[in-house]
Amino acid sequence: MIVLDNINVVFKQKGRKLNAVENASLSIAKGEIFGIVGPSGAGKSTLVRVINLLQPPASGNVIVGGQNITRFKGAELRKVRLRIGMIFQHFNLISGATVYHNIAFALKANNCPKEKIHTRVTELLAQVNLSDKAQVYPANLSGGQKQRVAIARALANDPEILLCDEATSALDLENTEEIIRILRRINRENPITIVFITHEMDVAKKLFDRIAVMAEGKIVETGDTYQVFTEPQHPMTRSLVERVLNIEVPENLVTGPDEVLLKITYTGERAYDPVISRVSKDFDVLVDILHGKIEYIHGKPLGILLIKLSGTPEETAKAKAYIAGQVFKIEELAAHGHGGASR
Ligand SMILES: Nc1ncnc2c1ncn2[C@@H]1O[C@H](COP(=O)(O)OP(=O)(O)OP(=O)(O)O)[C@@H](O)[C@H]1O
Repeated sequence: MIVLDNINVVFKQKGRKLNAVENASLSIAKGEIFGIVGPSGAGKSTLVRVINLLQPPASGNVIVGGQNITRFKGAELRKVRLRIGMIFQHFNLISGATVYHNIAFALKANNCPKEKIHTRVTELLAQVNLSDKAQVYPANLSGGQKQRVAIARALANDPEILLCDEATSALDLENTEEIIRILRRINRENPITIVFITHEMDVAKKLFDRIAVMAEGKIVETGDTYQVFTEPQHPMTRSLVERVLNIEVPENLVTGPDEVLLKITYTGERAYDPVISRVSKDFDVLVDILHGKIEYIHGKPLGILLIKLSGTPEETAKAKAYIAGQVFKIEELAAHGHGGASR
């Protein structure tokens, strides 16, 4: 559906050249919810704006629906842009127009016949759960409601692609969840391709089918969401993921000389049960479960458990080796901190 082939974007800042996007290549399938994550300044917005040529690339090719649009201009470009809706962090609604007219405006701009406008606006308002707000002005809406109007407006002309630039970053948790639900439903009901950029990994783990990670203008990693979260390859990906999969070591916890603190990651919901009981039974160690949680990554459970093993160094080493063979990942942590060796 979307192919970005070796894209470069160069900006001039105070007489110096800045490579905002460097040799970026991506292939996004029809109907996919594709996420681009990375820290501020990584080049995410610039790359996503290349897709609808709001930002023309210095070199490389942009292919949308099999068509190379890189050099499109004027009427040709306007036609392509109608197939690509976009929403932004700060909504960009017309403040002097009601919710109804904000959406109707997009239809009029595309010469939608007058008699069809009312039906279509009503349909779109229902899709974003705002049927009761048609006559309200943007100033009287919450952030989440404003973003839902922006979604309805972006979908008005039935685009094949929806670009979302930090669409939930100005919203609280509840409104973010609602936007995620709406986008997932829209994507399920008609297979629109969604490209969503965010620095919020909590959004990424719930919404995206696949992820690309950007750092300093480059795409450093791509993969299925679950795979990127569970087996991050690049240091930038690891640091982004670590924030979501972090587990707090209790502040007042002190480990003695014959005690080790282990963070265990396992796939599935209850997989640790038999492992922990076997460790207590088969090895001469005491096991304390200090903390546990389950994260859902793209709907699949990933368990994280903090345990303390007490025993002689020999028995502890044997128990650790056994656990390592049974679970997805095991890391030794320091009390009052994180990190340590992983294997
Ligand atoms: N129009 C512009 N002119 C000059 N430099 C720009 C322009 N737009 C972006 N940049 C620079 O390009 C780099 C990438 O910016 P971009 O906005 O794409 O990053 P980002 O990953 O989306 O970050 P953020 O999440 O903070 O928006 C930054 O260093 C930014 O300062």
